[in-house]
Amino acid sequence: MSENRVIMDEAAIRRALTRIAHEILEKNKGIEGCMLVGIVSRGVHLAQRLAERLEDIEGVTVPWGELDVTPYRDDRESAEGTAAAGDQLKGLEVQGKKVILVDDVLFTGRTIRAAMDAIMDCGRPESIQLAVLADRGHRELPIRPDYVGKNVPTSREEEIEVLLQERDETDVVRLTQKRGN
Ligand SMILES: O=P(O)(O)OC[C@H]1O[C@H](OP(=O)(O)OP(=O)(O)O)[C@H](O)[C@@H]1O
Ligand SMILES: O=c1cc[nH]c(=O)[nH]1
Repeated sequence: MSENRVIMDEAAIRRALTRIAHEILEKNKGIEGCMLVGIVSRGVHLAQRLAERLEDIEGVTVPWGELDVTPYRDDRESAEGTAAAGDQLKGLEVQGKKVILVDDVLFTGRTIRAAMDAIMDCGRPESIQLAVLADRGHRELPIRPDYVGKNVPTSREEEIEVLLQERDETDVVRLTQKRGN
């Protein structure tokens, strides 16, 4: 019944990112000392979009970078070929900064746990915050997002699929049945 249900269309994604940008500004009383870090893969595009929105609103450039957390995962098979976190951030300084992690989907929380480890490897941020486009529940770790595009109640047999213009030539968040179910 829930096969391929559209959860967010292009307009909903756009509005959610605009709202999250305002929430970031409100929580941090501006953007001073903040940086965005998008998790590979689609979190990177969301971080870039958020940085652009923040810049439109505040008129200042917001530093942002990207992070592939593969070497820090607890379920990794091989991290071969993935650069150390510090190299991936290309000189972006996390020491003393408010680091805002950005990802498309929050599920078990294991990706974000790995991302926090990667950030801590690069320095001691003032804080780490988390922005996600969709939170589908089923956490296995004590991790909660600070900014959420949409909370989506799901069963374990379902999957959230996020498609973004930059990679997929369309903007949509869909709820699908896991293959094999
Ligand atoms: O909370 P978790 O259980 O860790 O799940 C969430 C992660 O899963 C997906 O990434 P995936 O590993 O599928 O890679 P992708 O972003 O390249 O699709 C998604 O983009 C999140 O990063
Ligand atoms: O449903 C899910 C779970 C993890 N990651 C996704 O992108 N979707």
